[in-house]
Amino acid sequence: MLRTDPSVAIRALRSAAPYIRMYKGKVFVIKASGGVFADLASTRTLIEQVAILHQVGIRVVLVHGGGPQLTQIQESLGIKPQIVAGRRVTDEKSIEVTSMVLNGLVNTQILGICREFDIAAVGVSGVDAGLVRAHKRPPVNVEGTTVDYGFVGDIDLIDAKVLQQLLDDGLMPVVSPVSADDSGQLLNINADTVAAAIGGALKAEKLMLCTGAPGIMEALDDPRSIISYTDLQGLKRLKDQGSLKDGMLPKAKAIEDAIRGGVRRVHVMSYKSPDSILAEVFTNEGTGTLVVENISALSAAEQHE
Ligand SMILES: Nc1ncnc2c1ncn2[C@@H]1O[C@H](COP(=O)(O)OP(=O)(O)O)[C@@H](O)[C@H]1O
Ligand SMILES: CC(=O)N[C@@H](CCC(=O)OP(=O)(O)O)C(=O)O
Repeated sequence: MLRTDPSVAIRALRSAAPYIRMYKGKVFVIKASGGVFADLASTRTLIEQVAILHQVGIRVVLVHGGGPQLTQIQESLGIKPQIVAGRRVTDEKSIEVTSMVLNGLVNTQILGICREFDIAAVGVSGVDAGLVRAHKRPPVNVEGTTVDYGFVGDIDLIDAKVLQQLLDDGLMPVVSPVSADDSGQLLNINADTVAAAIGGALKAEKLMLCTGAPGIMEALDDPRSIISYTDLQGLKRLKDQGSLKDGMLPKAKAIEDAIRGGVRRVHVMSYKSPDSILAEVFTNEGTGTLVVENISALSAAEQHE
């Protein structure tokens, strides 16, 4: 145990108490991108914060990515990774690699760290108990070119029963985005997309997208252009003016789907800044970008939540 000045600890607890009261029993979907798990220190920083949310009674569902790990293993197997508009073209060999890396390596590594922080966590993927029902994406037009994404899925339905049961039993689901169609064909789905759909199905209080970027930026090359607060209209404006590129495109679509699906607040934040999740939840000091449905419809009190 760390030795701290008791009055500091008591003050911190007192200031966190209203937030604990407000969020206890509520669902938070936290999505951590694969970059988090590239090194042990950032993995531990993230899981330690998740453990605190779980232990104060927030119903946490942790959804993980694993894009960088997939790229690395594809390359080591002589497969050339191909990512178009933020989504990986996934051929027959690559869908096997996807399930090995996401359901196997990344999911299990996270469960190992959860043990260290005493979280009773259970690994599931979109395939388990029909959690994510999807179909193979047909060839689509991306900026004037027809792209066949192969074994990439689009979500039809989330059957969140398995998550509800785990949460009711005090367990924390750790979800890999690998999913399947009704015939059992495995499908690769972007982890932000899966997290957003789960958030909508569970009517989550918050969806927190922990990524490498500090938040959503007006101009990617200008770190000062970070947007601290926006809504669906603002997000559309950013997309229309071409500010959103690569991985931010599926993220923006996921944010919109989550909010339209019933998630109240979506945060885009960096996993690189320590304590960012705790600061976002237990203080008024947010670090990244907060997206709501409609800023002008929020009451003054809600704006300070
Ligand atoms: N307007 C923008 N604001 C922030 N990031 C952006 C923006 N446009 C493009 N990006 C890129 O999107 C990346 C996030 O997507 P990605 O790396 O796929 O996320 P993750 O793997 O964390 O899910 C950022 O690191 C950045 O390079
Ligand atoms: C279809 C598609 O693109 N799937 C993603 C799934 C992993 C993911 O989303 O990982 P990050 O969150 O680390 O980016 C992929 O293959 O990279």
